[in-house]
Amino acid sequence: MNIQIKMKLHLDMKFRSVVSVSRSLRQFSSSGKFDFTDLTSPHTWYPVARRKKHNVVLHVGPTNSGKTYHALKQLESSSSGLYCGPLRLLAWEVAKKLNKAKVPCDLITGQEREEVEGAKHKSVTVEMADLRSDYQCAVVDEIQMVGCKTRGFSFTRALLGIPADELHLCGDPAAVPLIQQILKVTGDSVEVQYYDRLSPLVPSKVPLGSFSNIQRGDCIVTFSRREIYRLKKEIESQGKHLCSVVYGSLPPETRTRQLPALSILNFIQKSDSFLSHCQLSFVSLLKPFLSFVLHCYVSRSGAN
Ligand SMILES: Nc1ncnc2c1ncn2[C@@H]1O[C@H](COP(=O)(O)OP(=O)(O)OP(=O)(O)O)[C@@H](O)[C@H]1O
Repeated sequence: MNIQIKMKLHLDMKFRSVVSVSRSLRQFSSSGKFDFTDLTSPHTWYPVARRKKHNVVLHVGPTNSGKTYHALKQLESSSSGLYCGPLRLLAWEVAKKLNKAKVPCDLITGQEREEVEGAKHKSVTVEMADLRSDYQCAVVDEIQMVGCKTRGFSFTRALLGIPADELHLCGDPAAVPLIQQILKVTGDSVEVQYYDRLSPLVPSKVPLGSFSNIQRGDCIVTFSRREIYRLKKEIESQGKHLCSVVYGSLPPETRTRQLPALSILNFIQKSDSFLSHCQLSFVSLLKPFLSFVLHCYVSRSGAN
């Protein structure tokens, strides 16, 4: 085939797909025509999702109040489902949890694609959400990130575009009015469930003073990788504790090998006695921003 014919065929196919998209979207346009330059009605960009009304449940409350736990229970009991999280680590954790519960689940992130035979569930980073498949249940975690300047569009896309019968959104209560406003035009039913913290945050009455006062199980947060390793060295040089470290760019597998650190993150969520020791217990508030934050766990028994 000569190059001109090839080019014509290519353009023809492109044009046809534009026309077919335009036709399928036109029915949702207020003016009856579809105008590609009109960006005022983003819900119309997702005709597959608009074909059905969704039951949207907003799980909102402070961190560690069990919002995601309840949403994931629904996901686990559904015949097909999608979890969308802001972090690779979260997607990885959910895929692992579902597979462990004998619910086959694929893991799809920007870096990896792990397909499990027979899987009808997917755990993805939000940018990787597949909007063409139907799901019985979908969970979008940290939905307040619709307001994020750099990644907000992916959360809006998930919010408006996932064709799920049940859509569970987990996040901060401050996002409720915005989500309700965005969903007003879709005709979806929106239910808001409020949660309370499972364990109180108790600020320490006295400052730490010095790193020599660190106790087993304490968690230190700092804001650069260099500082993480400087602190680790400083603490370990005192000979009382070994540290394990966790930070955003460590692969999930490596973080798991730093298991004491990960278990301390869970421990923070569950134990009051730990919180009374924890000088910087607000670490759990920073969970969505792991890529910027260090969690350093200090333990006498420590990691290897
Ligand atoms: N009813 C429950 N039974 C057992 N474990 C629970 C229950 N609710 C929550 N948890 C556990 O408590 C921890 C915190 O729960 P979860 O992650 O759902 O909180 P969250 O409110 O979504 O927090 P974040 O805002 O940080 O995402 C998790 O380890 C979860 O498994």
